[in-house]
Amino acid sequence: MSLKAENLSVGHGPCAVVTQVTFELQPGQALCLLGPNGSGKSTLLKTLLGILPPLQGELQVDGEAFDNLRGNALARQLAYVPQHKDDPFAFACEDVVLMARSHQWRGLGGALLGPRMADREAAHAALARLGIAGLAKRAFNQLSGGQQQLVLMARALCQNSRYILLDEPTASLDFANAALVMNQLEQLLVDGEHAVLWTSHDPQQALHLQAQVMLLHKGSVLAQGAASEVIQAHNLSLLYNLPIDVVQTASGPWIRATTPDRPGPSSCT
Ligand SMILES: Nc1ncnc2c1ncn2[C@@H]1O[C@H](COP(=O)(O)OP(=O)(O)OP(=O)(O)O)[C@@H](O)[C@H]1O
Repeated sequence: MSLKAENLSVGHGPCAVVTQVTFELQPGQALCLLGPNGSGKSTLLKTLLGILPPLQGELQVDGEAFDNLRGNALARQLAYVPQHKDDPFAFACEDVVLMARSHQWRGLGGALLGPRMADREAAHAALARLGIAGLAKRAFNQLSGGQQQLVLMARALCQNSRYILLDEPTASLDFANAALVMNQLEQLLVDGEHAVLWTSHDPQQALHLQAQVMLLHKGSVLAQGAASEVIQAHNLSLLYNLPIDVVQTASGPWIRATTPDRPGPSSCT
């Protein structure tokens, strides 16, 4: 079982944004996509979700070619936490989360069945896991960006797909909620039944989850491998075009940008 990409090129229209992407992600594993703004992280993620067509290469989910998996079959395998969800309708958060399970509501002959009690319980359990049970009845489109991000995370948990793909899942979250989301991802990995692939601007997250890392830089993969090996001063400095140190501390590596010495304030005498 794996989510597998081989020699994948991704982009918009005919224009390739990233080329030659190859990886294999198995349940229990995590892969973090890092790269500067505009390096193609979201474009790659959307291609892995079937939202954008690949320009070249092969994509497989559990040995099945991606082209054979559409709609419900894909939803059974892949859950998606987008950065934003523009919703013109005032759906209650519990319904936004519940809809994650709609791929399971087909009966004999493809007839659409409604949600069962177990689905409603799963939706409420997912909201509770994210500490937002109190938002269940609130209109999703009236929440703050961070609250919406937590609801979308709950939706992915409720979907219970094997592969969970997240686009900057902590971008709008406060410190405590960012830690909560990272902790949920860690728990998904521990059960060995889920794999997590996420984009981030925080290399420390990849170290924390002991993830695999892919560094996207100028249209290709700059480096790839275990976070402990790839997240090094040389690679990060190249990636972000900035002098960066990775300092070993008692509690693990600490990443910091080293700014050149600045002249002190001039005296006004
Ligand atoms: N719908 C689109 N049509 C054409 N080009 C696009 C589209 N969306 C993104 N791009 C371009 O594709 C490139 C990669 O964008 P992408 O959003 O994948 O980067 P990213 O690494 O996720 O950036 P960020 O860290 O800022 O979210 C950028 O040059 C961007 O301008």
